Amino acid sequence: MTKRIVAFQRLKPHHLEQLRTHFHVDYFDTLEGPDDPAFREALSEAHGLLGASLPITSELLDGAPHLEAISSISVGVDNYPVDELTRRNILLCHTPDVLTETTADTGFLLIMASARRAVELANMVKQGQWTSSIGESHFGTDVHGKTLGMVGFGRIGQAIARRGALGFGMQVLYTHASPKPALEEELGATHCEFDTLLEQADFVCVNVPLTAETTGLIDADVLKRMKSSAILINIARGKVVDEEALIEALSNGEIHAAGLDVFAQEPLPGDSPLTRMDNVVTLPHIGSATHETREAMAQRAVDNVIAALEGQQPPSPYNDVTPRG
Ligand SMILES: NC(=O)C1=CN([C@@H]2O[C@H](COP(=O)(O)OP(=O)(O)OC[C@H]3O[C@@H](n4cnc5c(N)ncnc54)[C@H](O)[C@@H]3O)[C@@H](O)[C@H]2O)C=CC1
Ligand SMILES: O=C(O)C(=O)CO
Repeated sequence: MTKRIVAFQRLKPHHLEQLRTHFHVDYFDTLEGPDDPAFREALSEAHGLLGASLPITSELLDGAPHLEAISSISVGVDNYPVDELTRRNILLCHTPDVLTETTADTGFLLIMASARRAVELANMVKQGQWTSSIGESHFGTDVHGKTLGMVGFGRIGQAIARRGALGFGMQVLYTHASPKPALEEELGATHCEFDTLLEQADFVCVNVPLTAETTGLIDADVLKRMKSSAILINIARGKVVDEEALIEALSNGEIHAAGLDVFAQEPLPGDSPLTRMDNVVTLPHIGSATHETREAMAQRAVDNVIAALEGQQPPSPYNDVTPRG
């Protein structure tokens, strides 16, 4: 029997061609949402589902009784009910590693852009407002030699820290995980309590997955404990930060600035105060969005679903479910 997969978004013709040598493929290039009737119809017969960031509900899974594997074109799996997938014996795969360096580049871009006010000042030039010499009111703050506090010191956090420590002579602090002696040796990084990190960091850089534990982790109290000169960077997920509290802290000078790639609601609504604040750099969730990395992510997702549905161990499984084959 030829297995069937439903694929949506982010795939190129060569990926579809590869998938079609293994499976019957229903591809939805511009899927608006999970309620599309043709998508639901295809899902009712599918063994595999491949795509990026679709909210997966119990109701959707009930309509997919043959589903064996979901292959997400993302490393973050916060939009999947992981425990429920495991209970239903559905293997979830994701795309770690291949996007680490690109996402770390974006994290560092936010550090640089927010410290040096790059977007605000570039806009000033473009709008013809560079009319007098650049004075103190336009100055930014140094990045090199400063203290970088990592909230989340996994793959991406470490890659950002490596850029900071080795490229910019920054002192790296990290919390939560058990101490990592090899990285302390390589980067001169220091393991510390969360409070110490908040008190000392010039840049607080958020790189944790969104979970029940990390939702709202950066709240009003945490923002108050940061230096008033500190800059918050969020390259993880919007809901890790209490956005209302952040807007408040940025407005009343509790913290200096923020560089954000991710938001509680995406796309960020045009009427969000964050769109109007000069001390905030807003990017449209482009952490991994380069040609090379999106290609590598799609390829990893294709390799994952092929292995999973053919009874082999996929390159990047997320939950502990044996491929059925
Ligand atoms: N902006 C973007 O485009 C992208 C965002 N991401 C986000 O970045 C997240 C991290 O990705 P990776 O570094 O590959 O994951 P990872 O699993 O390697 O690292 C996450 C780290 O956070 C730590 N952690 C978990 N809870 C914590 C807490 N309460 N306090 C401090 N540390 C905690 C974990 O122990 C782990 O070391 C993804 O889950 C995803 O949400 C990932 C890729 C692109
Ligand atoms: O992979 C992820 O988790 C992203 O946010 C986008 O690449």
